[in-house]
Amino acid sequence: MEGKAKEEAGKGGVIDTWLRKHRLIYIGATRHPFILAIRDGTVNYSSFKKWLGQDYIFVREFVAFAASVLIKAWKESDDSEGDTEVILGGMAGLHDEIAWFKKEASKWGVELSETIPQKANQVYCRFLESLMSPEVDYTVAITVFWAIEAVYQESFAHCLEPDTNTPPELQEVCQRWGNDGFGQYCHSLKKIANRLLEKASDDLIMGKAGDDVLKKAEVELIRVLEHEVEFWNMSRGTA
Ligand SMILES: Cc1ncc(CO)c(N)n1
Repeated sequence: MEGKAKEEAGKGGVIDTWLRKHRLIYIGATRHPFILAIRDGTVNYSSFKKWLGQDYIFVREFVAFAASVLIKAWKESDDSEGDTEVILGGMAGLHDEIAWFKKEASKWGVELSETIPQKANQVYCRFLESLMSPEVDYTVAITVFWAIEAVYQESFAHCLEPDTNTPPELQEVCQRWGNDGFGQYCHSLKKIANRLLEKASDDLIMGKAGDDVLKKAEVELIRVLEHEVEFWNMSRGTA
């Protein structure tokens, strides 16, 4: 595949190199037993309802994180690439998502106002808050942003493949993140992140880099995957 075609497909970039290098934790985050249980129709509904309540809390936090990435994109001199429009599109999606959570929660009898954030959720939200700081480089923030969205896209798209036994009442949940439009949005985020990671890599080689943005982006990407695994574990926990 030629360079340009590879770039368009989101292949051959820094991120795909990292996903190969860290494939075990990536598989752990995107093929979690909770997701596999939805896919084979054996998911325990109390686990699902726990996930629903906890994810609503997470998404409220994620809105603030998305806003912090938007500000970083706006400050970035060459926004000629239209990064802010992609991020703004994602925020519009989060607006719909919150309305969807409220509707879905009432369908399942989950009282969102009484839902308490569990430990793994608190820890993940604190991690997000740490990355909202202006000191955190835009390249690191957008890589984290992509990873968070991509884990859900990969996970729920897996439940929509042919020959799955995803229960009809869970199809809508899987469609929410597993649909092609969301997949395209994740691809746009990945292209932005790869563009900036390539630039950070060039800066490092040219000795122009201050702190090692590339290494920090890789470390934070792995942390996202670890938090996602803990988040899925929490939904299955009896705690
Ligand atoms: C925990 C978690 N990760 C990622 C997403 C995708 O936005 C979400 N809704 N919740």
